[in-house]
Amino acid sequence: MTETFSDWLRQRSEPEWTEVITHPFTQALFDGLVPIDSMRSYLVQDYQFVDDFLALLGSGVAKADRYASRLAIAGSIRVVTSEENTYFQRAFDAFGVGESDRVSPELDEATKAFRELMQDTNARGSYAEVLTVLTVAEWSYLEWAMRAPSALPENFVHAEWITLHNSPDFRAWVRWLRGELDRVGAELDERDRARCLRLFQQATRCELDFFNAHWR
Ligand SMILES: Cc1ncc(CO)c(N)n1
Repeated sequence: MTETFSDWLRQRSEPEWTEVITHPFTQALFDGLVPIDSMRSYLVQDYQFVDDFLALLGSGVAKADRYASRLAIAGSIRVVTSEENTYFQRAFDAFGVGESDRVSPELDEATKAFRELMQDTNARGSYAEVLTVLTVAEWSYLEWAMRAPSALPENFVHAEWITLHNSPDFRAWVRWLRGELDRVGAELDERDRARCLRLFQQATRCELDFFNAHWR
């Protein structure tokens, strides 16, 4: 088989996958034209996404079948809890986001759906299923961010949201995630592969709904 498991999953998640990575929200972000209110609500909701995403990374550390894999995932936890977290704090300071919206904002339907998917996968998913959800989130973000022009928008809130997701380190992390999903996926039987496909499609749909919720 020349087609990898991750390619197989993605190809069966069209047209939504391409709609995510070419979403008009991302084009407006490149142009610095996402209205402040949209960017603010997007980031407030995304910070809640990141909470469960971090928990899912922890689930990956716990469920991985080898030490090298735990180390790789722990490296990503380091980024989410340092550079990415301080980005959110600086953006919230710039937008004047108060404590309650940082800690427990009212959740959009799209945020709730995504959090439920991650919580279920955390509680009941296999290592392959955890990798599937992590891969959709990270790979789709890499793919839209790689489409950015070299001239970044002036506002750091826009510019750094792009560079957080297309840096060489982030590229290497996504390459590792896909390779890991390909490795683990090669051992799965047909039924378990089908479960991963369903999850990949659901997570892709969640990504699309998440952008749509902030783009009217
Ligand atoms: C909704 C969403 N998907 C993916 C990422 C990247 O992890 C993010 N920050 N937010």
